[in-house]
Amino acid sequence: MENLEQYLQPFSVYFSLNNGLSDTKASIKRNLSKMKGMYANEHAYEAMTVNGDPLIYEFHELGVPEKPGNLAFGTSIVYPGKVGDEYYMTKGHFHTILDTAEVYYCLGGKGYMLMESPEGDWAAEPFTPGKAVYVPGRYAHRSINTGTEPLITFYVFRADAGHDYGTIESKGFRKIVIEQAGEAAIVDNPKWNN
Ligand SMILES: O=P(O)(O)OC[C@H]1O[C@H](O)[C@H](O)[C@@H](O)[C@@H]1O
Ligand SMILES: [Fe+2]
Repeated sequence: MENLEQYLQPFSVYFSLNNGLSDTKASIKRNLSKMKGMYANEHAYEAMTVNGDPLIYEFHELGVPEKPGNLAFGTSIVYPGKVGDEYYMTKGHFHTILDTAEVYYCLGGKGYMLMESPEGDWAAEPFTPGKAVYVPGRYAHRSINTGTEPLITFYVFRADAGHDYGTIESKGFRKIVIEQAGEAAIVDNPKWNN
């Protein structure tokens, strides 16, 4: 699917229901080293990097041209694990065109879609297989795997929405999701500052 012209024609893509992966195009991979400063427990982060660079998540982006009438879609796979007590998660982002929404449909695993608006409204919608989560425009969003299997979601958003990572990289989300007494708990992010 290298020829962009092809995206102007009807087409179909295979995504595995077992592992979320597609053989159409290589996935984009984010290992732990790509997430410096994003986990609350920096000692745990540094200790983990000494032993290697685990794959935290990967996702398929097809390269549909970034035009307002187009839709970008693909799968995202967040692997199970924790940095300290904090579950593996995506970096998370606002859309550059802030008021553009996104839909995620959970194909496997369990976790949360953590969302927050610039005004400080936030929500954590649970992901379980079969659940579709609507991320409204204006909300930053991050997928978090609280289970023991890969968290697999299928996403669709306006192709020209863009990714704005800056705010999340510098401030984080107001909330983090950690394991507490064997359960997932949504707590205040100790590193968050306004
Ligand atoms: O961009 P991140 O926060 O690292 O998340 C990784 C990816 O997750 C989902 O699949 C989104 O729909 C993608 O647009 C996003 O790039
Ligand atoms: Fe997004």
